[in-house]
Amino acid sequence: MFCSKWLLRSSRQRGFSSFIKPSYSAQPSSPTHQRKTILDIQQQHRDKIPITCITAHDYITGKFANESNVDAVLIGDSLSMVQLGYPSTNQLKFDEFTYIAQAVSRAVTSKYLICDLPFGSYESSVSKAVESAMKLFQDCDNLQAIKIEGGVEYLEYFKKLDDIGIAVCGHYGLTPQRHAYLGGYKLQGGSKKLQQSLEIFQTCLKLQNSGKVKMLVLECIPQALGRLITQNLDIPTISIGAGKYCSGQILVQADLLGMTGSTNNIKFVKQYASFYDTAIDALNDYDREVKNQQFPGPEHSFMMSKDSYQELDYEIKKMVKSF
Ligand SMILES: Nc1nc(=O)c2c([nH]1)NC[C@@H]1CN(c3ccc(C(=O)N[C@@H](CCC(=O)O)C(=O)O)cc3)CN21
Ligand SMILES: CC(C)C(=O)C(=O)O
Ligand SMILES: [Mg+2]
Repeated sequence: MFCSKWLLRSSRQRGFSSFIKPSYSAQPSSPTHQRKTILDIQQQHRDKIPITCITAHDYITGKFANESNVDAVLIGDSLSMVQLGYPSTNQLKFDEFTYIAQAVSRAVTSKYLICDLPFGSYESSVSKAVESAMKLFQDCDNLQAIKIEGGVEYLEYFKKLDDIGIAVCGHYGLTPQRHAYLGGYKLQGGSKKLQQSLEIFQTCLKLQNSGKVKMLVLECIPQALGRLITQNLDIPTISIGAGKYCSGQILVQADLLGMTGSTNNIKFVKQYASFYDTAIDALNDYDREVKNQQFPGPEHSFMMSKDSYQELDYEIKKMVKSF
C-alpha cells in the first residue's frame, strides 16, 4: 500500500495543480502561486500525497518557504529559541511573537499558513484564546489556522474557535511549552510506556471526534504509535519525530537548513544544508579580503573620470590652504 502510494507520488505531484482547481485568492503573488487553502490540504490528504510543512521565523525564511514546493507553513513559537535566543518557548511574549508573525505572513502569500498560540496567550480561559487568535488573524494578513499544544483539557477551546470560524490544528505527544512539567524534551509513550501510549492514542481520537480539530501535529512519539494514530484517524497527522507513517511531516526550517549550529543533535532533525558553516566561512572570507585590501574591488566602487578627479583635487588643495 505504501509502495503504490510512493510510486504514484511524483506523477501526481506534477499534475497536482492541473486537477485541483485552486481556490480564489484576492491577491495572488503570481498566477502560478495561488494560495493553498484548507480545501487543498484536505484533498491532498484524501489523495494520500504526503503533506510537507515547514516553520518560518522571519520574512526571509517565510520567502524561502513561499518559493519552495512545501505545502504549508507554520509560524512556530520555536522562534523564541531560534530567532530570539530565549532558553525555551516559555519566555516569548505575545507581542514579540505577533510582531514576528506579521513579518512572516507578509512573505507567505501562497502556502497554507498556520500560527502557534504561544505560551501564556490562551491557557487561562476560552475568551483569552479567542482574543489571542483574533489578534493574530487581524495582524497577519494571510493566516488560515492556529495551533494549540495540548489534549482534552482544551476541547472547549477548540469548539469555540472552530464555531467562530477559526480553524484549529492540534499538537500532542511532546508539547514543548510543558517541557519543564514533563522533565525535558523527552520521547512520549516510549517502548515500556503502554499506558502513556494508550493515553496519547485516546486523546488524539477524542480531539478528532470533537470535530473541531482540522489536523494534528504529533511530536516525539514512537513511529509505531504515529502509525496507529494515523491509521485510525481521518484528519491529517503531521509528524515531527513521530515517524514516516503520518500524513505529513514538519521540521523547524532553521534545523533543516543547518542555520543554528546546535540543533542537529535532535534525533528527528535531518539537516539538508549547512547555512551556519556557509555563513561563518563567508564572513571569514569577507574579513580576510578587507584586511588584505582585496575588497572592495573596482567592480564594487564608483569611479570618476581622470579629468574630474584632477579638477576636484585642484579645488580641494585650494580649499585646504585657505582654512
Ligand atoms: N530548533 C528547534 N527545533 C525544534 O524542533 C524545536 C525547537 N527548536 N524548540 C521547541 C521545541 C523543542 N524541541 C525538541 C528539543 C529537543 C528534543 C530532544 O532532544 N529529544 C531527544 C529525545 C530523547 C529522549 O526521550 O530522551 C532526542 O534525542 O531527540 C526534542 C524536541 C522541538 N522544538
Ligand atoms: C515544530 C513545531 C511543531 C512547532 O510547534 C514550532 O516550531 O513551534
Ligand atoms: Mg510550537
